[in-house]
Amino acid sequence: MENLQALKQRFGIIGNDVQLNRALEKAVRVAPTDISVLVTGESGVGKESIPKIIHSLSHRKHAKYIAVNCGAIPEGTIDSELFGHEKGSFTGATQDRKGYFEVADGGTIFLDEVGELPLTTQVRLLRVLENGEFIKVGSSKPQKTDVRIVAATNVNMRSAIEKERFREDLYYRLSTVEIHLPALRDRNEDIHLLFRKFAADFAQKYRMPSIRLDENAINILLNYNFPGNIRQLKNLAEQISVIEESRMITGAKLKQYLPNNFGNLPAVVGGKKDNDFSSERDIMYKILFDMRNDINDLKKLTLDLMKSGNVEEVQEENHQLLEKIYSDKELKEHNIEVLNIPQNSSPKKDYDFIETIEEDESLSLQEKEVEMIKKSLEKNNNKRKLAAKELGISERTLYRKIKQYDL
Ligand SMILES: Nc1ncnc2c1ncn2[C@@H]1O[C@H](COP(=O)(O)OP(=O)(O)OP(=O)(O)O)[C@@H](O)[C@H]1O
Repeated sequence: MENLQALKQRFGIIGNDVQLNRALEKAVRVAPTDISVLVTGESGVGKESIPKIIHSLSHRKHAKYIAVNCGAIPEGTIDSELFGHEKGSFTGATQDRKGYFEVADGGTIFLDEVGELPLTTQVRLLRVLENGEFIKVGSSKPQKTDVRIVAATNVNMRSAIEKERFREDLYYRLSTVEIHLPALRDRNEDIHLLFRKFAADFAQKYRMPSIRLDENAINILLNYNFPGNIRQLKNLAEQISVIEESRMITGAKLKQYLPNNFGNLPAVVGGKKDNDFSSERDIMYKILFDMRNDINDLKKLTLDLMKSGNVEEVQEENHQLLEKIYSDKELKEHNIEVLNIPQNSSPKKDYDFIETIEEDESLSLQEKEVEMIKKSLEKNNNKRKLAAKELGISERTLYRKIKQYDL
């Protein structure tokens, strides 16, 4: 078995928690087999690293590894994405297309958020698991494929089965081996370690000294329950690294970044005397921060326009950005109609989600959007449904954005 420490280093996994180690050991043990694995754990606990480990340590490592975010694919196109389609099988199917199960033949498919799969797709998936067969949309000819499936979920599959949203037979097929990743609040001794690692990474990324927590702040951090788990902790480290001028973070300062205290941008949250020099400096930071965000937003729009040359398409795809950057009046003055296209009505964006998954986590160009989403999630106790409603977007779009921005 590969040394655990070396494995963690190779896959950028931080932590010494017993449950984490057990999960990693399990992944290493099942990797050489073709057994289906179900990775469970709350959102943001690091489930994505498990299928990568399994694939890399298996005989399939030289074949394709495809990560599919089942929750982000419009229902109308999911079968075609996974299993392919034949020319003419539906409007817009202008040519034959291979699905991921064909492309990944010999390799591994990671089905993230498998609980989100529509029931009809679950039937097709069951068939692949049972006899390695699938049928392209619009075809009647079964095809063979040899794909190992690793799935992940952060929903309670038992209750999904009870509510008849998930097939029990498929659940048993998928979960031959279950690997559970603990919530961050249950890995108390890893919290500060992770924070220090993220702080060091962001210091390097933003070319500034690393932030440090004083004793009081460490205590607050350890006693916080992190509903968003490691993803939330990472965000916290990034926000503080970028916004705070002082590199020594006190408990009071840290509290301003934790959801219950979430109001405006943390650096200018009320409750402090606004007439001292440091608060003026804070405000200057916020203004600079906002300006940088605006510039990044504009850069994105300009780049999109240069790349596509299709104004209408860019408007459609960036409607939220346009609404954010320009006031209603400005949009009207320039006769710009902001179209809010629902996700599942746009067949031409079939591949967006997969690009999102495989994209490097580069510095987001849409930090303002990220900020709005984060605030809304925090305000709504991480309930995506409520946050989506508040933001005026579909749950699927919100889900896609959470993944895209790694929130
Ligand atoms: N042990 C760890 N060490 C360092 N970074 C980690 C660790 N676990 C998770 N992360 C980071 O936390 C973020 C969230 O991880 P990941 O996307 O794997 O979570 P998830 O469990 O798949 O969440 P979801 O269910 O919402 O998809 C990523 O940026 C990942 O790199």
